[in-house]
Amino acid sequence: GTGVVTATPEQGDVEYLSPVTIGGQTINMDFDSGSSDLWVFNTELAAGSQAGHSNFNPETSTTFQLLQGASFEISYGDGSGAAGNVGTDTVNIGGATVTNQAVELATAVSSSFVQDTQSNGLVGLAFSKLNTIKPVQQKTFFDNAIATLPIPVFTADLRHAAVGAYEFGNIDSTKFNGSLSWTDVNATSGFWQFSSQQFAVGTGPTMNLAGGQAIADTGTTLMIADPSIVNAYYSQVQGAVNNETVGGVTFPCAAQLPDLAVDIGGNYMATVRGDDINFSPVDAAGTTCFGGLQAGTAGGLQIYGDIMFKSQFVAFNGGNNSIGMAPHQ
Ligand SMILES: O=C(CN1CCCCC1)Nc1ccc2c(c1)OCO2
Repeated sequence: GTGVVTATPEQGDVEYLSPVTIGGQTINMDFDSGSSDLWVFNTELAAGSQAGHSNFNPETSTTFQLLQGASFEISYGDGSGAAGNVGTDTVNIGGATVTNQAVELATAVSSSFVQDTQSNGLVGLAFSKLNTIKPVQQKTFFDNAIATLPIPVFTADLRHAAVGAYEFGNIDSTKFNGSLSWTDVNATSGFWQFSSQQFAVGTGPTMNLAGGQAIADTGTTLMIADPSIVNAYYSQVQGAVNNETVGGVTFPCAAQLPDLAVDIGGNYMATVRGDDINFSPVDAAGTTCFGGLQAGTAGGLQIYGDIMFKSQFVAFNGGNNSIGMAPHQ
């Protein structure tokens, strides 16, 4: 069957939380198309780390089974991480159900996870080759579910300051304008990766980024792009500065922000709304704002995170490794 769950943004669209039922216990988790581990806050964690969170209790689940000798350890691009033991249980996401899903029980989590009490773990939706479980790597929820889904797809419908949805096994065409533009994905690195070699700032000319590559990453808040794109973009924003103390580009909150169009696999130019690139104030007075578009390393892999998803409905096809995109309805 299919599955559909709400995707509720935290304050400031920092991340999106969706309800996941594990062994009959419903827990709000962060769906991350940039990683491939399903790990959860749980009663094995130190009490100080559990505080404020929903903690899965393997002892009260009648279907949980420990995976003897298995462990996981994951670290993310922002320096956060988690590690612990592994079991299997029945995982139900909005009706889409997997009976023997690897459920990773964190026994250690980094401070940013402890502090974010709205998020109680991650559901990794990248390719299973990135799963960190040892000695035997395990599959993602989507990989396990795909054979039972009417179509081998999940979709992300993330909104600015509004409730959206993740859907498994169905493409809801009422959620986007026109038709989806499909692009082949290169899964070699385990990401939903595609070429992105052109961009345009506002009504300006299309510019080239030879060899540009990007990933579609629902777990990353911002849009991390090549410095050439970031410089071209903020050269059009009065008062934009690279603010070392804050750790990225800031500009006056009153600035008029142009749209940014980025190439998706040579088939489609995805327009990211300028308003969504005004991410958040950095000062109490709300005078200076932090950009939703920030620079990665030159020539590095670009990370199209939630800033892009707020403008684009995205379908992830695991049957033929492709991504479909269209503006939200
Ligand atoms: O770490 C992440 C996403 N991560 C997903 C799991 C929760 C914590 C955040 N994204 C990321 C990826 C690359 C980066 C980066 C951040 O900062 C600099 O480079």
